[in-house]
Amino acid sequence: MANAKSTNALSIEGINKVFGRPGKPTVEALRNIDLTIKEGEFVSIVGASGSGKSTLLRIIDGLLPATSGVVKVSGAPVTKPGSDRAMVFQQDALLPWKSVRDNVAYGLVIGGTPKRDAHATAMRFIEMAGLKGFEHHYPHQLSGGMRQRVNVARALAVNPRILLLDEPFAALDAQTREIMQSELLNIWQKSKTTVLLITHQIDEAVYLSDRVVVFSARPGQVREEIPIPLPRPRDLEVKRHEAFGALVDKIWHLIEHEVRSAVADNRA
Ligand SMILES: Nc1ncnc2c1ncn2[C@@H]1O[C@H](COP(=O)(O)OP(=O)(O)OP(=O)(O)O)[C@@H](O)[C@H]1O
Repeated sequence: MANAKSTNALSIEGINKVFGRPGKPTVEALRNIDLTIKEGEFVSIVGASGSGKSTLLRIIDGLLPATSGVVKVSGAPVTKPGSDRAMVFQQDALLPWKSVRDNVAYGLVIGGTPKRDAHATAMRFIEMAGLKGFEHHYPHQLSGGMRQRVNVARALAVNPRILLLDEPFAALDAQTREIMQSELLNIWQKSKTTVLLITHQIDEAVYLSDRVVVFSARPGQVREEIPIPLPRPRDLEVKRHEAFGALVDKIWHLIEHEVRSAVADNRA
């Protein structure tokens, strides 16, 4: 029997995805994706627009079936969404009529946790996300960055095995995004959750990750996996180090050609 410690948190085995639409040509979005993520690891995927990154995340979350291949969470095949995975999107998905505390507690309450316990857990994650004092505020009273912090706290409160982040900071201004990156690292270090992040920002991927997976242009394939050996804990200062710049350059050179052709395709 496999030792629980040696089981990967996430294992993506031979995933292919072809979209078929009646009367239209099929779109091959993903080809033969093999990827494993260890318990507690932080991995990012970067790649040109349209290379299938969001499609892969939706397959992992169980929102979309793969054409072939299998996704396993802690060794168990994924067939539908489940509480072992939590997803955070670019746009926050908060309920506007509920307070910060009730938004963070929501997943627990609908999962059957008694309200008192759910609120206590929510408060722990609100504090972890640096939102203490805002628990009784409503989403419209918060900045975009704070709403995304609530979103991350809400995703973590249900204690998922894997946190899936689909460009969570893309809608934020550059300065807020940087602050959010360092806050996400703090939260991750405390929660020890396994994270898979999709981003267009190479510096974001390098700053946050243990490993960056570079996708080819469509159909998305794993072009290369780049380990990020920068020491932890990392503060934003690390972005000014030579080793950081060298990693960003290396990844950019791997995808430059594909990003340029994706831009040209979109213009055509
Ligand atoms: N439901 C669908 N039906 C048909 N084609 C789809 C569908 N969803 C995605 N696609 C196509 O699959 C390809 C991959 O899309 P996807 O959104 O996964 O790429 P992405 O790498 O996340 O792009 P971006 O970085 O721009 O968000 C694209 O060509 C897209 O048009």
